[in-house]
Amino acid sequence: MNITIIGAGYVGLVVATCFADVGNEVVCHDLDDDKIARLSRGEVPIHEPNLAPVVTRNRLAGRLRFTTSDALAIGHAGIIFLAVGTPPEGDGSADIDHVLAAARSIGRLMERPLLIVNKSTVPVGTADQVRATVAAALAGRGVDIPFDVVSNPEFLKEGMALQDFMKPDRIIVGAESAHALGVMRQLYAPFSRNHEKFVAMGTRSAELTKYAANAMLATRISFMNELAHLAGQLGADIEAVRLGIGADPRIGRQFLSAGIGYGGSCLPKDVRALIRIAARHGQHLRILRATQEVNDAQQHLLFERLASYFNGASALRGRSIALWGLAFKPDTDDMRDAPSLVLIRALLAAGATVRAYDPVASGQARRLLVAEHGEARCAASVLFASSAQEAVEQADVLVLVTEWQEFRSPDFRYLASTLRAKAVFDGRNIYDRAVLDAAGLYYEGIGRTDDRQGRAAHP
Ligand SMILES: NC(=O)C1=CN([C@@H]2O[C@H](COP(=O)(O)OP(=O)(O)OC[C@H]3O[C@@H](n4cnc5c(N)ncnc54)[C@H](O)[C@@H]3O)[C@@H](O)[C@H]2O)C=CC1
Ligand SMILES: O=C(O)[C@H]1O[C@H](OP(=O)(O)OP(=O)(O)OC[C@H]2O[C@@H](n3ccc(=O)[nH]c3=O)[C@H](O)[C@@H]2O)[C@H](O)[C@@H](O)[C@@H]1O
Repeated sequence: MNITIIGAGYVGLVVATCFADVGNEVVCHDLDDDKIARLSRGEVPIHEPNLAPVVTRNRLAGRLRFTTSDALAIGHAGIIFLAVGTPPEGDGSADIDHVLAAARSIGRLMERPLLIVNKSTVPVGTADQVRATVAAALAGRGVDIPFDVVSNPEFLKEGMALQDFMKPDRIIVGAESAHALGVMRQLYAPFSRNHEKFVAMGTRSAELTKYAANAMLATRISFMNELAHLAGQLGADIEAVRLGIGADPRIGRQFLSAGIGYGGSCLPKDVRALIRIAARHGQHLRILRATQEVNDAQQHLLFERLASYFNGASALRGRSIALWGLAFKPDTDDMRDAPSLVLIRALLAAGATVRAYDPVASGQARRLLVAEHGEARCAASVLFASSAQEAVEQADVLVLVTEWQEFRSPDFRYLASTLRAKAVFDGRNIYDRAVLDAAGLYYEGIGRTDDRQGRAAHP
């Protein structure tokens, strides 16, 4: 089939690549000249494991093309996916301007019947708005070309995007016509044997399903983070509790890890957007508000722990804090809503300096911090180290922020000999207190046994 994807970001590029890889003729369109130029000459502008070779394979086979031309993109296909950003507005509502702008372009330029598939995460009712926008543009031209609008939210995770798309748990398709459903079934057949993953529903249900899924994931994390505080105080270990409850298939093992709060471009934004959607309909989503409140507090936890360790935030002035990991999770360079930024901002405000290392996200982090604090302040306060080892040299303590694989088994004796205060704060519970004790390191995790009882202030 001929497919166009509008938006070549974390979702659009993966969707375009995977559809091309099963034999479709795909054009991927973006407004960003630089992004399209890089993609066209064979560079992949994001860090996503295993993506680059599949992009290359399909680009060289001629099945995957990149363009900034609306006319080429819209003229190419009978099926057009919208995979543009839906960032939060000031009050947390999802901004659908990019979605509607793309819909207007389609209405202005389409010359034949089309299936318009919305993959962006959008408020309930957006499919209707897309339909009205395209219809208005067609009416403005005085033409009447049939088209359908389908809602097909995406559930891939960054860092696992290719695998998630190629082997999905479910394919949610909201459609109001049997014809549209039939085309979508055919399109997704390579990813779903006997269509067993295919779940058909109305467009509004599909739109709400996307928010419900992310809201549920966020709620599980906040539940565990809140319980972690209690576990730490009671002398229990949240890691044991996680294993204990995760063994119950009704609960399941995934998304139960306590940590420094959920971040990224979607969970925080989608929780806020769903709260706003409900508020506009007079509903106060109590559970989701609590989820968000717990998460906001959790993102400040490591700073509070550091302040308490050094006997007060004011004692952080002049301290050097090493951070391992900046991205909101491993295997991505995405820094959107990364909890590391909350910690760095607080440390800089307290007068500490930061020595940070991330295997791939340092460039993105530097851009964001320079934009916030200015080049000079950033250069004076944040060192972007080129290795994990360089980050800990001359640092007082180490904070593990993102659980990249390369941080899992460091030389603890080296850390003990290098860190001036000989302390490790583990924001992801990947280390074993006994091992660090034996190496002569002070350890704090999140909700681990003795996090409270054993807590010491820096001598
Ligand atoms: N990042 C993720 O893991 C997931 C994101 N989503 C949702 O998918 C949507 C896209 O997210 P990302 O790919 O992360 O965003 P992104 O910001 O990485 O990419 C969006 C792209 O759309 C382009 N764009 C904006 N307006 C355009 C227009 N009118 N025409 C052509 N291109 C245009 C931008 O230049 C950008 O390259 C969002 O609604 C998001 O909530 C859903 C599932 C997973
Ligand atoms: O809508 C989206 O964009 C996507 O949002 C999330 O995917 P993603 O943001 O890539 O990352 P996750 O793996 O969900 O992690 C989100 C955050 O939660 C944190 N997390 C995750 C799991 C856990 O047990 N504990 C925990 O703190 C991670 O560290 C990270 O900061 C969802 O998992 C995807 O299904 C969804 O498609």
